[in-house]
Amino acid sequence: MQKNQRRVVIENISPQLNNGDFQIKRVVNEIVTVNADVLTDGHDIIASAVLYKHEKAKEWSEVRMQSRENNNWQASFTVENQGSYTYKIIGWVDYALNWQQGIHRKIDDNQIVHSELLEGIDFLKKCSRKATASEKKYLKSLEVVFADSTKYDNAVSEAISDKLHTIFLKYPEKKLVNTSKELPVYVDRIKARFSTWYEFFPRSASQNDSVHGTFKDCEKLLPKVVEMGFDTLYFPPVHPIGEVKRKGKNNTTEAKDGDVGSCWGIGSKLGGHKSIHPQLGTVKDFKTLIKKASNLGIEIAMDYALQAAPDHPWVKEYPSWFKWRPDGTVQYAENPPKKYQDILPIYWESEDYKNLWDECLDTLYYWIDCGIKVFRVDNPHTKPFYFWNWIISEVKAKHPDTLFLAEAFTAPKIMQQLAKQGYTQSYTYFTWRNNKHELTEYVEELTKTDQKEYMRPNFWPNTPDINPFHLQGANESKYIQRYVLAATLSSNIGIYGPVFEQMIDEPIIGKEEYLNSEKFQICKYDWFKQNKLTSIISKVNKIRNNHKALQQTNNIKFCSINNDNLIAFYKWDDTKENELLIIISLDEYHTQQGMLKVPLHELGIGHGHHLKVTDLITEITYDWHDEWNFIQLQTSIPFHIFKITK
Ligand SMILES: O=P(O)(O)O[C@H]1O[C@H](CO)[C@@H](O[C@H]2O[C@H](CO)[C@@H](O)[C@H](O)[C@H]2O)[C@H](O)[C@H]1O
Repeated sequence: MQKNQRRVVIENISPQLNNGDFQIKRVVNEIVTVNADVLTDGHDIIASAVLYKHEKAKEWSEVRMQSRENNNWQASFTVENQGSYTYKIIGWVDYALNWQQGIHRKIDDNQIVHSELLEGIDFLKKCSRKATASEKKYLKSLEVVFADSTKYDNAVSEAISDKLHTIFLKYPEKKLVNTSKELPVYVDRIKARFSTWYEFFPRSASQNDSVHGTFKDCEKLLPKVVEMGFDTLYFPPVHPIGEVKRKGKNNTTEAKDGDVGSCWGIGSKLGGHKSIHPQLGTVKDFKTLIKKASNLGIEIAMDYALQAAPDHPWVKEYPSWFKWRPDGTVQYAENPPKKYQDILPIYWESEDYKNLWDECLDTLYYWIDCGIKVFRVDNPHTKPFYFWNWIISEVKAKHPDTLFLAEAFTAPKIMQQLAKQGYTQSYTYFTWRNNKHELTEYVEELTKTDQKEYMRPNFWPNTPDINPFHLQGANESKYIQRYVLAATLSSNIGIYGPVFEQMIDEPIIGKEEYLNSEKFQICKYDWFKQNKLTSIISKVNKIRNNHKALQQTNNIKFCSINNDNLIAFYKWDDTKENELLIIISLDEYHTQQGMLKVPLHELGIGHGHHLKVTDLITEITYDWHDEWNFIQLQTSIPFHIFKITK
């Protein structure tokens, strides 16, 4: 250790990830609240500040930290622009404040402080150099007073005045400053935090029987998606589908004539990742669809699946991107226990990895140039973390609006690692969390641990891969519950739309998979059929769009309710102008009742305060005078989203 005169220690800084190796995440205009232990030897007064800077700013901005209990300090700053920020903490001994405190104590003890006043002149002079004209005038006058023993009484009262204290605080002399490590923050656009996804397969978009859907058919479905309040329309891959080893209906390994194959089996003689499946239309049609969707406030999210059908052009052009076995074949891809016999995995250890990575990046740029800003990334956990870190940062540097959703249903730490490496949003285990204990524990984990700094959950009640057991054979009430749970617990949500809203749930017996899955065939839907579920989904989405409390995930507090079939939580927005109480029944067969404890402390009110709560679906208002209030939910509308009026 070198000889070093620093006095102030700065440690236990939060938020930070892996000692600053990864960026914490925010969206535009969110706050970063920084905490740290800042301390020194002896009894000197110390001060500290957070310095922060956007990547394009030349100067650091500074916000002073406030001392809290036990040597802990805190300050907050707002991140106003998209992109990368850096922050660090500085700490120093504040000798001017020390002087003022010292003289104050002596004066209180009736000691004579002539000498101390003379010492103070030095601090006045230092402050003068930075002060405004009027402050300078004041400080100069104090110099005279402090030096003149005939003005002793006046000098004493000025020395301990609040006015001087404020000036000392404003112009600290930062001597022997200690500086912490720099820590990174990434700031996304708002959509990273609040998005409502609808998934369908464009090839099923035709309203005619057994006809392959096209992008033009998709255009006709846009009004439905808008009217239901969705803002992101996610399409499974839209590229040519391999003919070699193509899968047949119900995941059979041999396609029959006319079988359309799995759209994740990307690539054929008709093109690869930068081509469009000709039966869907052309790139021009796709661009038109993207534009029309955008005009209606919908962003099209594309699937990014790095794998290749055996007849993908990459296989011939870049054989070294695949791992060839001695028998001249490549082992098909897997996500154990699932087998993907129709696709070849990329060989990430290829010696030609630089070209491979560049092509992957170029593919993203290609679609971004076509107007795509959101990617759902297939199985990212089967590709190297460092690849993701590289490609996401490359894209974001040029196109900061781009968002990436990680489709990794795997071990928690792997999912967390992908989020740390740069994924904007992550699919979650919500799909399987069903009872009150599981839901509460999971949401607490996501929102109250350091995961809240980097992992933005996206809650999906179903996906084409997951037909959860609890939805198989379930009634309408259960579907409503699952949608409302997702839509109120998480600000990012999605559904595999037509299947969910029409409650199509026939499983492969004993498995959480759909029978006759659309992954392997075209399905026919009555796209414009309305039912109670579509009506509730639309209403709930409207509530989400109109209530800021539902546009972020981490602002949640579970409330006591004395019935395990009822889950209740309080949500608020940053200004606390929008406060909601949500109660959802977890029983789809019986009416449930319970007593709900109002979170008085969080609401900032005392016992006996009169509250009005208005159900945003039924528009019925209830007057609550007590801390505990009676709740009853029927299966017909198994939830309340109450807006609170205090
Ligand atoms: O592996 P996951 O369960 O996360 O699922 C995702 O990736 C799969 C591979 O891309 C994909 O699986 C589908 O496509 C495969 C390739 O064509 C095919 O072999 C599988 O049978 C089919 O389910 C899955 O849909 C995707 O969400």
